Amino acid sequence: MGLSGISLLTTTYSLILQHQSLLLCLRAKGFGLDLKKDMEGVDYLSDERKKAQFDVEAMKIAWAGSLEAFQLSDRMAKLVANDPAFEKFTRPMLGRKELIKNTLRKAAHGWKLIVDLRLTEEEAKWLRLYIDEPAYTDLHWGMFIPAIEGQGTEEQKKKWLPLAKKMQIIGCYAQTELGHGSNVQGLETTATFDPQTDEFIMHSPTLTSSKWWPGGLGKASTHAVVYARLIVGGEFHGVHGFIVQLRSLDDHSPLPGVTVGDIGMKFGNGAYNTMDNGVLRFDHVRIPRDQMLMRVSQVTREGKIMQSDVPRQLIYGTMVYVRQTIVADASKALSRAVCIATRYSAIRRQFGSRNGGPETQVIDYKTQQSRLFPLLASAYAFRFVGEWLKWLYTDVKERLAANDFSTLPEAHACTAGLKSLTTSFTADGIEECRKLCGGHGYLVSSGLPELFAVYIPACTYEGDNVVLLLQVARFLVKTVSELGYKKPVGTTAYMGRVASLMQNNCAVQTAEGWLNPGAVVEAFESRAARMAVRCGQQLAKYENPEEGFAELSADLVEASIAHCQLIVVSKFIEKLQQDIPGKGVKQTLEVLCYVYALFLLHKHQGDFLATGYLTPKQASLANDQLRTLYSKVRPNAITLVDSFNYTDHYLGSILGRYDGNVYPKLYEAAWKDPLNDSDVVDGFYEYVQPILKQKLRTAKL
Ligand SMILES: CCCCCCCC/C=C\C/C=C/C(=O)SCCNC(=O)CCNC(=O)[C@H](O)C(C)(C)COP(=O)(O)OP(=O)(O)OC[C@H]1O[C@@H](n2cnc3c(N)ncnc32)[C@H](O)[C@@H]1OP(=O)(O)O
Ligand SMILES: Cc1cc2nc3c(=O)[nH]c(=O)nc-3n(C[C@H](O)[C@H](O)[C@H](O)COP(=O)(O)OP(=O)(O)OC[C@H]3O[C@@H](n4cnc5c(N)ncnc54)[C@H](O)[C@@H]3O)c2cc1C
Repeated sequence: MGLSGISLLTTTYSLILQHQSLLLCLRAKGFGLDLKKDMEGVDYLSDERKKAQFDVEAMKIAWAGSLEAFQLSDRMAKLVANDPAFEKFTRPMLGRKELIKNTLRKAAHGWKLIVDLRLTEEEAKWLRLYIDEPAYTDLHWGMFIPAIEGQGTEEQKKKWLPLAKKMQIIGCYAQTELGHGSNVQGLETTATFDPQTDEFIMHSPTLTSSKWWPGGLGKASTHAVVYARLIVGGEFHGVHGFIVQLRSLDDHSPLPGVTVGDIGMKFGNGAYNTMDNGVLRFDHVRIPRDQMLMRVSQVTREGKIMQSDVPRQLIYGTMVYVRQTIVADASKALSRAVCIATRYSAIRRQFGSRNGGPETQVIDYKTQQSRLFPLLASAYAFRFVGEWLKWLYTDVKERLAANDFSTLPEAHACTAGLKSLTTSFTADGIEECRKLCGGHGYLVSSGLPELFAVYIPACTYEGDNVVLLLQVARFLVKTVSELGYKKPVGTTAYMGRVASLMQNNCAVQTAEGWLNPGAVVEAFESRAARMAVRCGQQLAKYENPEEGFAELSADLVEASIAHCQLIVVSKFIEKLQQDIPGKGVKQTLEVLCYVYALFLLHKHQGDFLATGYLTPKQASLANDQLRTLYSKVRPNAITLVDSFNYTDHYLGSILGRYDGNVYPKLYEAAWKDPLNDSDVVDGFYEYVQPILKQKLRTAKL
């Protein structure tokens, strides 16, 4: 569609919106309510905002990472929120075809803004984030381009990146197959070198070798980085990436030998169904030899395999990059859900009315606080560990460019483990936020059902969370087994003090004693070290290490979680050692840091007790301190979620509105449902009235 087509659609769309709100007013008046009078301009949360004990504007900057990052993100959020083309409230009601067309329209409009406003890549990334609709562009920019950047030679990058960055081609990342996802080495698609023609023949030999799942593949992509078994001279040489054109650049039809389509509807309405996850089969499709990504291995014109000095694991490098971005995204998704649940918990009142006065705000119930505030603290914890992980990834990338591969295993373990930890917790956290909002949380207009449906596949894509924790376990077991002769570094440096961590026990004697970063870190280090060493000791009893690893895998997963939680706690504490300007900002973050750590300690107290590091009394003191900390969070709760700086558009939730004007807007939204277009429902005369009018022959009923 041309750009004039897009603006016509946009105009039509805003006319529909105006029409809907007119209808709504008339209908509401019909019920004797003047909603317009009630609704506008009042901040129902202003009393809550006055309670803040810290400088909110400074906290916004601490959350964003810097003043520049805050300003950039704020500019992009407002650009999207103020553009009617990005309206999203009808999304859950659209059929699949309309949904996809709507997403293509938004992606086109987004691209027009990027080009017209000459946005930088960073600005464009934030723009796409705030458009808040999974689209083929996520995979094009998030995986296709990074795969070429990470695994292509200089020549290949020179050829393909300009085309991709100008969107003259659209690409996706085609790794997973119908029969193989986690086991990448088990992929069946073949790329056989033909020395006669200097080409690779891409082929799908079985049904299970069909590529299955790649986002953007179904309908949008013209190209893909396809992962396939390299076969040269009849021999298998491991899995590699190949750039393959799938569709004509003229009419978008599949090229000869290519079968491609969408894999069908996924969980939830709207949600991830805006994405065209696809299926792809090759029937002896030929591509030039130079379309194999050759940074790791090269195939020469003569059919020789040449290995460069980069490790073969670099073929998995795109996954390391994306896992790192997924950790940063976890804090965004969790903070969105928490923002909704916190604001609504301050508006919602139940029980406790005295002398006809107002009922109690549900946020004042200790049970509500003990469920909500750890989620709030976790959102901040994930934000800061995400920031650190980005630094770690940038450092690894620079080292790789200089052929230093020493930190790759650590980067792999950290990205895999933290991706797993943060996405599992966030998925559960969003669902908990729905429950914290009671019945109204189940309404699509709360924003929570769609957020949940969009988010949960993060526990699976880019590596199933259990499979990834097992990778961390391998890294830990290796670290433990090498302790006698190799000094552990980075996130496993604490293992270097394993003797004292195994012997020393917790010294905390009072609840206040837990407000000590040293005591907290030592508790998490001791628990993680003891669990890893215990697994190592158990493993040593098996003659066959692989058999032992399989047998003990559930325990190994728990040890990996303990290690990853230690990383998050430590990075939060390290963040607080930096200069954080603004009245009360650092102190408030300290409270959240202790909430995060002591909540985990309370939740996993079985581990801390079983490893013998804590006594039951010390665990109980931690819980006492946690209650005190919740009281400290309470006055700051609303402003802590305001500090995320989310627009109402991005939140997409009536319950989470900035002004707290929940009930009139919920009432208004109900009347927007197409079911309320008429008083008598379609189907009434066919299916309901005959029942009402029936004359039963027997008197039995
Ligand atoms: C800002 C934009 C962001 C946009 C993002 C958009 C998100 C859009 C949403 C969804 C997109 C989703 C995309 C996908 O899902 S793509 C497909 C992802 N697939 C997977 O993640 C598969 C998971 N499986 C694996 O990663 C691996 O196969 C494995 C880790 C399970 C390994 O299996 P195994 O067969 O045992 O291992 P190998 O023999 O192959 O290798 C072992 C060796 O290699 C090390 N290693 C493994 N992975 C990595 C890695 N990524 N980096 C570095 N090193 C790695 C491993 O540690 C072993 O090392 P060794 O012990 O020293 O031998
Ligand atoms: C929304 C979505 C988008 C996606 N986008 C893409 C994309 O763009 N490109 C792409 O290539 N792929 C994509 N994928 C595929 C995704 O990467 C895989 O689904 C994922 O890696 C998990 O693999 P699997 O489906 O084979 O799960 P399986 O490995 O079959 O997992 C099934 C179960 O087996 C367990 N299991 C598996 N192996 C082990 C083991 N060794 N030990 C113990 N338990 C094990 C798992 O924990 C899980 O419980 C996407 C998937 C989804 C859901």
